[in-house]
Amino acid sequence: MTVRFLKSAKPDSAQQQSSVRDRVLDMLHDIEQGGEAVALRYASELDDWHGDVVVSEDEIAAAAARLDPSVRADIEFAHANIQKFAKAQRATLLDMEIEMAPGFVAGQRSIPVVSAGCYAPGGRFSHVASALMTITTAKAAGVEFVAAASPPRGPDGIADEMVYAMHLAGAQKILCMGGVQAVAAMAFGFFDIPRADVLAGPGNAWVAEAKRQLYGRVGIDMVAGPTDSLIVADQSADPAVVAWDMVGQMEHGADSPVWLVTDSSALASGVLALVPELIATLPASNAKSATAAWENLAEIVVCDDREEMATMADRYAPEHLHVQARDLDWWLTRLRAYGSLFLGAETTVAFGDKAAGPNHVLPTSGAARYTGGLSVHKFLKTVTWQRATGEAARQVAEVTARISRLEGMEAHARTADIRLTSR
Ligand SMILES: NC(=O)c1ccc[n+]([C@@H]2O[C@H](COP(=O)([O-])OP(=O)(O)OC[C@H]3O[C@@H](n4cnc5c(N)ncnc54)[C@H](O)[C@@H]3O)[C@@H](O)[C@H]2O)c1
Ligand SMILES: [Zn+2]
Repeated sequence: MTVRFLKSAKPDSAQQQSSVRDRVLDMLHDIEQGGEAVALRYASELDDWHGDVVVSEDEIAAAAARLDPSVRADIEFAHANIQKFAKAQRATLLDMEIEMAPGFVAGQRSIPVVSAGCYAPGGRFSHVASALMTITTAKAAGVEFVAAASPPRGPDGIADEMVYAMHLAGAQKILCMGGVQAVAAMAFGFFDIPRADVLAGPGNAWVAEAKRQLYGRVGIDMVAGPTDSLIVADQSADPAVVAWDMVGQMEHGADSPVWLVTDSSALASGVLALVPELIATLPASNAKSATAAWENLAEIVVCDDREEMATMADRYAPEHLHVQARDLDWWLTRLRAYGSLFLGAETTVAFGDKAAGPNHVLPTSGAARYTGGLSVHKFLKTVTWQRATGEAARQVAEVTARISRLEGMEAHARTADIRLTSR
């Protein structure tokens, strides 16, 4: 390949996180030993929160009443789309059973976990869409009990729109608590919520690390790093649209890489010139993160042809992959590594982030090589069963006894033997 980097990420710009690992280890240990009181202590120290942790029914109703009806309608629109997609996904999972031999039936079922804990980040932004993505999907999977948590946004606690979204999506308990303490509270079953079987939802480095460390004791959706995006664009793409789409996703944070892969030098240089101009029009704090992401992490790669572009895209395995090029069907068939794919210039990653329907909790940092994003599957267990009778059972018993003895497992062999002799 003869790819050319018109712009490259600065080396070693990835952050070192070993201090986060140690800090989270200590915090989880403290919280597990000390229980709710220690979780509350961290909430007060880290988030200056001294009020009630469980959001009451009255507060939920009051939050909804305070919201502008148009805000409620938008949240309902997004929720309906996410639910529609998740329910369709659930419907593709059919239980199966197969006759292995006459009299021997085996099968497979999908069983939802009993309880889930859904985290919605709320530090820098109030991620209403994240609450909808996780809770709605857990509910569509059939999870009986869903708890939700998000940090206080100030002295009034969780933002009204977040409380509304969590309640609408089906959370049975809402915790005004953030970070490691919230993840731990759901995993350990504090504040009268059942222990979570699965923890889901994005969050900052402490949240992600807490989930990673709890994995095994509980299931998790995935270990999520900072969000990333890649745009594949050919000469048919509009440089201004591509530049805005890059800026849009760099707004997430200084650690959010955005990449452009193109076979058009004109498009590449157009975008290179435009991005700083567009960033300059943003509110100051959004501009600050986007500038840092642009200067340290963004890359622009120029390739010879579309096959080379597709190979590069697969290599990055981005969380979000947006194609603004001709022949979208070719791209849909060809591309192999992404969390979610956005086809054509009329769609954009932000649609998926907020309101379109497919889930926005997606694999980051190249994890799209081996996994997709959050789906009903993460809240379901694929389990199997078998029922042997008659001649089929005898046949399996004979082979089982022989393989067991081959392995030196005499007691296993006897369990097969008694089924041969008792009839
Ligand atoms: N991949 C996705 O789908 C997706 C979507 C939305 C957001 N996100 C990510 O979510 C994250 C949001 O982060 P955020 O910080 O704004 O909100 P957050 O809710 O994830 O974290 C806030 C919490 O961090 C804890 N915290 C802060 N400083 C700490 C410290 N020094 N030690 C221990 N705990 C500490 C506090 O308890 C606080 O409640 C971003 O990284 C963003 O990229 C990802
Ligand atoms: Zn985004």
